[in-house]
Amino acid sequence: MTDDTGVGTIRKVGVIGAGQMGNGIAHVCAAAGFEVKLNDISRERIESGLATINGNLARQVASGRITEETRQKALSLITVAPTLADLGDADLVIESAVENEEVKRKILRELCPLLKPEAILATNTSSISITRLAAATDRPERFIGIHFMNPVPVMELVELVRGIATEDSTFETARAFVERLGKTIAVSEDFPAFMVNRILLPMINEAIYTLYEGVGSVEAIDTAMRLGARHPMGPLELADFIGLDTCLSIMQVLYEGLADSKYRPCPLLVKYVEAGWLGRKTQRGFYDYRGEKPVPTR
Ligand SMILES: CC(=O)CC(=O)SCCNC(=O)CCNC(=O)[C@H](O)C(C)(C)COP(=O)(O)OP(=O)(O)OC[C@H]1O[C@@H](n2cnc3c(N)ncnc32)[C@H](O)[C@@H]1OP(=O)(O)O
Ligand SMILES: NC(=O)C1=CN([C@@H]2O[C@H](COP(=O)(O)OP(=O)(O)OC[C@H]3O[C@@H](n4cnc5c(N)ncnc54)[C@H](OP(=O)(O)O)[C@@H]3O)[C@@H](O)[C@H]2O)C=CC1
Repeated sequence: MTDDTGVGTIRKVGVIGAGQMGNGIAHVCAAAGFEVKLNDISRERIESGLATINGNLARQVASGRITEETRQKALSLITVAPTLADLGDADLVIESAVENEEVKRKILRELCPLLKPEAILATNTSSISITRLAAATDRPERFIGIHFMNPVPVMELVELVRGIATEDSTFETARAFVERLGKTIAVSEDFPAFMVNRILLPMINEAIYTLYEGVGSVEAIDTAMRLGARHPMGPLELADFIGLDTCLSIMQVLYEGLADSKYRPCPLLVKYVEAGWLGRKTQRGFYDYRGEKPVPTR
């Protein structure tokens, strides 16, 4: 893809992690005409991500947002990349594996020697320091936070976060790339959880404290915020949607990074994660999704 919009150097995009965010990122990149290579720790995970992309592209066709031709073209642009070495010819790699700093650092360390020297590396982390992750790479000047929102094909916003060493040219290429995806950019400084999650996650954590202290039931809290504050989803429903493991990781980054007790993760959130009740992705969280309709678990 060559043009004068600044994104001309990017044709091939590698995506690491085929979970809910990784498959959404692959979806929007392919729909915008980029070649995409999708990686995860197992072929099954990648296949499952591809099946989700297929379903989400089909619903966009059904609602008239894209044409059948765009759907087919997008699908043909996505290939399976079972190993990190398969991402070696990518111009941009977006890491979107689990929200765990050790896992991300390990991926970045292993990936760097396999990449072209000029390739740009980005992370979709929700909260972890871009500067710290950049330090695990051989290219802090070509490292940047490109933080998509969930569900990626629907949400308009992307936060762009520079690390201390990120070069202007990296930032400008990332900006042009995100604009090519049709998203709106909000630029955030590199502080714990950036802007959206700095504001959103304490609200979700407070909703969990509200449940923990018996102020209201799961249904009452969600109804209160849906109808009382016009949020599209109640905070507990949204927590299940994001993933309770991800919510807990973000709260821990805020708590440790800002050293303020107001960010203390609610013990009930910790308990749900310890139980493996991670929300929609495991079919159980503040709601049980195994039946026809979600049923509150408290
Ligand atoms: C944790 C982080 O690091 C940052 C974050 O992302 S925080 C989370 C941010 N996200 C939110 O806050 C989401 C809040 N929820 C919402 O906005 C809405 O509930 C929602 C967009 C998810 C669903 O909207 P809804 O009106 O209840 O449902 P629905 O009518 O089924 O969907 C609306 C549209 O989105 C599409 N859609 C919904 N989920 C989708 C998905 N996963 N993939 C693709 N398309 C999807 C639907 O097809 C539908 O499209 P059309 O308008 O073209 O028909
Ligand atoms: N959920 C959300 O609403 C949002 C999340 N984010 C961020 O996006 C990232 C991904 O989150 P999300 O998609 O929700 O998480 P998911 O749990 O849905 O997906 C993460 C995927 O990464 C895989 N994975 C784990 N380790 C590796 C590895 N070493 N190499 C390759 N893949 C690996 C996981 O496999 P397995 O399951 O087998 O471990 C899983 O398939 C996180 O950094 C998160 O903070 C950003 C915006 C919103």
